[in-house]
Amino acid sequence: MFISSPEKVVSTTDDMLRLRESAFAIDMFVVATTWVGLFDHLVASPGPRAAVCKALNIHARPADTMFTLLLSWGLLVEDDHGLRPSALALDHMVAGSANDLRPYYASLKERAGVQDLLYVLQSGHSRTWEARHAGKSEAGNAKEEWTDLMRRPDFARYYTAVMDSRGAVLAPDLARMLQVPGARLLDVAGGSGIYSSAIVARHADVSVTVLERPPVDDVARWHIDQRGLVDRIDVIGADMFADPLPEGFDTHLYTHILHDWTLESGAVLLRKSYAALNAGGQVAIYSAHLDDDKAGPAPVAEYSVLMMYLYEGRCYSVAEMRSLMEQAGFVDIQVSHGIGWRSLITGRKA
Ligand SMILES: C[S@@+](CC[C@H](N)C(=O)[O-])C[C@H]1O[C@@H](n2cnc3c(N)ncnc32)[C@H](O)[C@@H]1O
Repeated sequence: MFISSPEKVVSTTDDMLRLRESAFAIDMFVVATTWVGLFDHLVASPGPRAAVCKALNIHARPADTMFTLLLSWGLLVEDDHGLRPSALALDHMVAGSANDLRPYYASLKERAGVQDLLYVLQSGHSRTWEARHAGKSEAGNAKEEWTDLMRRPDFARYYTAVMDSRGAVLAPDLARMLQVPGARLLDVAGGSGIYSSAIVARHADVSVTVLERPPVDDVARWHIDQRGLVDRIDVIGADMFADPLPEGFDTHLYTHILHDWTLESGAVLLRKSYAALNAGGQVAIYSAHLDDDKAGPAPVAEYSVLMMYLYEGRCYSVAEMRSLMEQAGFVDIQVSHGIGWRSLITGRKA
């Protein structure tokens, strides 16, 4: 399943990213086949996503990632009548299957990760990062959300270094794809400034500013200093939701941001960007995006389960992003595809 090369199971940088980003996918499959009984339900009652959620008492956001995952793996089929099991799923995963593998999977249903995903699927809550870092994991019971944890300098440093490690691999590819109109770029919630660093390395005339919520702004300054780029990259400490976005920029870049939050929060950010950008400026969204039909690609579908589990969001499709950008007023939407199943979606302020 995770093999992209016939010679070696893991042979490319993309494979190395995928191994980490697919970490929750198999557990989601076990949840679907055991606790939820998805395939058995769909044999009796094929139907649209919303109806299946209602019948099975599962929450739309996590369920969406489950359906997308199983579509991308070829175990579900979706058409005008809704969802139904594929021929392979019928052969192995429903009562009366010729080659019933359900008991084999059921032996994994008590695993902690499987139970956690079941909780998320039924409640719609994310598990954030709190279980390991705050030691409190019951929703609504003094749970510390990821955004709260990020207020702690120690967690902020730890988390920003995690994202910086991924960014060091991806940022040159983003800088390659990004056209930069005008002189000033704002890297909204830019983490360590790793993407800004790659952009100034490639675009000598561009002045770049990272906006980060304290205390991560100080963490970004530290990383930028380590890279010897304090003369090229400014840092502003601000809350992108609570504060107005600064004016005077020609590009607003969002790398791995909108997928952390709901579509509604994404719409808020894009409206704020549209209002603050210079005339003729652009918004640039860089993330792992699903195909318009939300049936793949499989690596993004797998990653979406992880995003859904740890954050309020999930991976969105290009069509979902295009619609959000157009609603905010952006035109001339363009999509470029990069390494690591990432894509860059840009839109111009009319
Ligand atoms: C998933 S990380 C992405 C960081 C970086 N853009 C990247 O691609 O690696 C999300 C970032 O959003 C920042 N963030 C969270 N809430 C924020 C807010 N309200 N205002 C500004 N930044 C925020 C966090 O500090 C964190 O660095």
